Amino acid sequence: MSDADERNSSGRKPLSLGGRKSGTVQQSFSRGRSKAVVVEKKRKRAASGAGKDAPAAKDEKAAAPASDKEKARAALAAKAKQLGLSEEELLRRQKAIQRARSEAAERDAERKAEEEERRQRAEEEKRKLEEQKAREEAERREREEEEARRRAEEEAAAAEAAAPPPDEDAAKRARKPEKDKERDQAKSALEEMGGRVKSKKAAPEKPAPSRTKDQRRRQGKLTIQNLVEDDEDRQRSLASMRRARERERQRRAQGGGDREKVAREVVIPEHITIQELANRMAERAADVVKFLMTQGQMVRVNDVLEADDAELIVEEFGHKVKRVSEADVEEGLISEDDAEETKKPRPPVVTVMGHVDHGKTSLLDALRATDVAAGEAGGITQHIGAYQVQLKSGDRITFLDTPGHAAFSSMRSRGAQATDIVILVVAADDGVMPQTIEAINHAKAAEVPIIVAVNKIDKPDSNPDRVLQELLQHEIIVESMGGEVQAVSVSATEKTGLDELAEAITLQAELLELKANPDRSAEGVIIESQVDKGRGPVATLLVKRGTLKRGDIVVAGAHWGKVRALINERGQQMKEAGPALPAEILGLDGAPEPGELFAVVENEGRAREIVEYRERKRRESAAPTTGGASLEQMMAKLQESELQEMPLVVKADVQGSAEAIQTALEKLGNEEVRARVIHAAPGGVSESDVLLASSSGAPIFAFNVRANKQARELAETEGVEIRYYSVIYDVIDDVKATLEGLLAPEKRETFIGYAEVLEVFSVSKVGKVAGCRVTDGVVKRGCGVRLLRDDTVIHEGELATLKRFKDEVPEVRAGTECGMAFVNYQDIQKGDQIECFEVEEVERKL
Ligand SMILES: Nc1nc2c(ncn2[C@@H]2O[C@H](COP(=O)(O)OP(=O)(O)OP(=O)(O)O)[C@@H](O)[C@H]2O)c(=O)[nH]1
Repeated sequence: MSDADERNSSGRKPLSLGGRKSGTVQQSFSRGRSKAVVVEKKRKRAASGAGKDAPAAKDEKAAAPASDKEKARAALAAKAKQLGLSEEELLRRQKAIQRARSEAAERDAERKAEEEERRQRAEEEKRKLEEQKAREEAERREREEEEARRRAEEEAAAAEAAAPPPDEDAAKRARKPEKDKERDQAKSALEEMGGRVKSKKAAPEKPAPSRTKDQRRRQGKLTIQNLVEDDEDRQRSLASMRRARERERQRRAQGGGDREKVAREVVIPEHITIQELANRMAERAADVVKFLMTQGQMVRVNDVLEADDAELIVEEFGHKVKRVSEADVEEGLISEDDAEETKKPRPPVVTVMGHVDHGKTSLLDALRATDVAAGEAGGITQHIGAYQVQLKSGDRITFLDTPGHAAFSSMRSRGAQATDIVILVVAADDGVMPQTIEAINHAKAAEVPIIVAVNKIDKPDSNPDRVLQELLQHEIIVESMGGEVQAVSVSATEKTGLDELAEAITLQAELLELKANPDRSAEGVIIESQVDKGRGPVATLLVKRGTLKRGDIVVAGAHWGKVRALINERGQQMKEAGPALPAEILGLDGAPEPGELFAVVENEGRAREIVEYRERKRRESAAPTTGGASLEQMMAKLQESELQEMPLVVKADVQGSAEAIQTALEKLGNEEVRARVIHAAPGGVSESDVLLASSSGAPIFAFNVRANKQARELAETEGVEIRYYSVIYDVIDDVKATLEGLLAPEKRETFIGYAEVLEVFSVSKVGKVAGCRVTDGVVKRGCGVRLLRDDTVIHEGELATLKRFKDEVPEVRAGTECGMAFVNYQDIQKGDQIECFEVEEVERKL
């Protein structure tokens, strides 16, 4: 019992529970002890798994179907117990194992199917490959046969042509490393032609098929050999292409009929970049660079060439050269005057000038019927403006609102005379003042007609007549005083006399017959310009002829741009602006100087060309472009143009000295030359004076006054000479000397001797030589001569040779014989008289 208990405690008890299927074995031990051991037969079955047990279970089922289920469960329970698992767990595991097994079986089947498929595919490919190989092999063989046949035919033909016995040739050829087949072909051909061919060496059949077999084997593979062979073919064709290209290039380089066909006329300015030159020749810039390199010049495409170098290159490339001066880019920019029939009447352009506070702005405002002055600080005009006013009559007048006279002259000094009529505003209560005179002089220098507007006549202390009287002193003779200048009394504040003034303007305009061609590209002048923060460069311009349209490409001074917008003085957009119509334009690349001319060009390229040229010019010479106004320049100009008036600007410390100098200077001169004082006034030299002087090409004579800094700087840039004096006589002497310098020097003739022609000889290379005797005075080499025959002058010229015996001598005195020959004159006769004289140039005095 104790053992049984032990067993129970050791967990073996369950084995005894299934007693029905187990047997008990009695075991005998030593010393009489025995033990009964339960032998569990089922255990084995349970361990072998459910599947294996199934037939047994079936048997059992068949035998005892009722107990089958029970048995299975019991077995399961036993098994579960054995594994230490619950029945359900065991069941689940068994199921999982079963599932895993079936999945493994499935995978196995799939793998097998795939393998089978792959094998089939490989076989298929192999078959195809073999087929292809066979095909290629067949083609190759065909080609080879063809080739061999061709060669054989060629060789046969050659053999026939050559006398040596054909068999020898054939043998030689046979030794050449040619393909056996080919050789065979050749031989058979020779045989056919009766040649002897050694049968021993005839066509060993074996190597060929073996090689083809070998090749066939290799052909399918991508071997290096294959690649190299393929590449060789390709390289050969590339090389031949390259050779062909090279040949073509050489043919071109050698130049032939083709080159002539593309020879171009290449326009060469003074400077040109290599790129641009190449473009103009329609050649590659690289070729030009290469050419220059062969000439030892290391250059880049953007380098600039001189015209001479460019010319050489153009010729070298076989083109024709057309040299143009750089200045040619400007050609046609500002064109000549238009044909009279194309012109149509245009409104006058009027500038209002006058002394400070005499009412210029007020008058302009009154004429515009607007109120700009009220908005302006102190009522002083702050800017140059330009606008057009339509009068009640329908006539239009364009007003230039310039801040003083400087702008007027500055425009003129740039060659842009925009103003047709000057309105000289004189305050009736103030009379003619220094700036009034200045204005008169500016207008006169510009040769612009003046209309006097006597302003402020509403003022109680106004005296218009006094104004007119004062004007007389400045050669402004109004109509009421028998002159031609119109004068109108106005009041800008009361708005009286405005119609009369407008009428006077239109009348003057009619007299001037102002016309312009509106149907052409626009040209004109810049009135003012500025760089606006928001809008960029803004320029006010006045169209002088043509019509400016939006989108036009404009060049103005050193700037250019496409007109983005055209705006009138009221800020309204315009589509176009015709003659005498001012407009504000947007789109320029900078702010051009007031007074610069503008013109519309055909394209951006032209615009750039001009602007670049101007910029270059400006850099090259800091010297003024206006021609300058120094005494020297003026003299040169006067001598050139035979202009015999010397313009002057005089500034003096007081009115008295200014007048004195003016009178003294104007008294100088004679019928040939004279000084013309265009402006004489008291006060320092101002910018306005400099501009006036510059526009008239006159030097400034400053008496006891100095130029301010701005005026000095302006004079420097404009090239105006300012001479400073403190003694009136020095001024007069200088001007006198200048005028005397302008006078043509007097030629004085002095007779120095006479000679008589005794004999005339003909000397080779010299011509006729007169053998003479000097009868009177002296004859000098190179002196002037007159040939007198019967007391009549038949020739006047120069002595070419003067000889004593065989020697050239400087002079021959009276009573001596000598040989004389004339310059370019041969008709000398015996008995002629020769009058000798010297010419002396004597400077003339005033
Ligand atoms: N009584 C009267 N005063 C006038 C008349 N015209 C102008 N004024 C006054 O004169 C002063 C100067 O006028 P402006 O029109 O500014 O003179 P301005 O010539 O343009 O002056 P600047 O721009 O400084 O050269 C202003 O106070 C005007 O009111 C006029 O016809 N009668």
